[in-house]
Amino acid sequence: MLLKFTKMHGLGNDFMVVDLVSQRAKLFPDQVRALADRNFGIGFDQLLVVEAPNNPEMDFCYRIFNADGSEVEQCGNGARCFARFVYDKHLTNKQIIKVETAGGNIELRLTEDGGVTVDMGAPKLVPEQIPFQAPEQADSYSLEVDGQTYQIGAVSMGNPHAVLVVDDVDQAPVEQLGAKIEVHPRFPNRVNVGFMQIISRSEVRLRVFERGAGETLACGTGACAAVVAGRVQGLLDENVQVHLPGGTLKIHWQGKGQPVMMTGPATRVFEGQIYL
Ligand SMILES: N[C@@H](CCC[C@H](N)C(=O)O)C(=O)O
Repeated sequence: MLLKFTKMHGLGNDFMVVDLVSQRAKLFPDQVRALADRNFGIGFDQLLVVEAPNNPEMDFCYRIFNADGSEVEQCGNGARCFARFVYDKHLTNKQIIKVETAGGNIELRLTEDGGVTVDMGAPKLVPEQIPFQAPEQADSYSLEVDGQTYQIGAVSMGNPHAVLVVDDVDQAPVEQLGAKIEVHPRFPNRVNVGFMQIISRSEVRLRVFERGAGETLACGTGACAAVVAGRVQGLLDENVQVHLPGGTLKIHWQGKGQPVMMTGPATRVFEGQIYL
């Protein structure tokens, strides 16, 4: 069958976006891996699928697949592209779009400058809800990797994140240590790993080794999780600019129990179609 798609990105975190409201298809993990291949496929970090909602109070169901074929709960940069996609394709004319995901319901707002603000919901910090194995909840945890101890923050933004504070992100061992923490046995569902350098209470630099995709140019949920981890540890204020290799996100979080707001761009690259 011939599948229509749109290639998009949020600060270089790139996506294949497929409308399965107007088209019919079922994508299996080996097909997702093949499509994600940057040499033999289309190439992307995540596949985003638009479906009709299960809950009639919501506008759409948003499904996310990593480049390794795994289906995951949440994707922040993808959520902004999702909003741009459904609006530009006239699947909705709403400027505030309610979306269900495997990681919880989120709200997407198109802004006048062409960007999108996403209400990502409240972060989860209770270890079982991340999920992360720890005897009790703490602001930071010691994690052993190859005989070395690292301090991490552990946060769920719908999907799991570990956040390390480092002196210099350019020197951080993102690939090597990120790959080891991703599959650490204390994170039973694997984990996304952020390396955060604090510039001031309102500005950080961040690199993220994503579960199922490796290091990406930006990670929206990673930016939210980093700000939450930094605030819980008393290091950051409620408005923070997060500088990622692909650009900057604005994150706002008032504190525990409150939703995290993420603002940034969503960019369409090209339209395509491919035989499956
Ligand atoms: N790039 C994303 C996160 C995508 C999912 C993640 N790799 C996971 O496995 O949870 C973002 O912008 O949040």
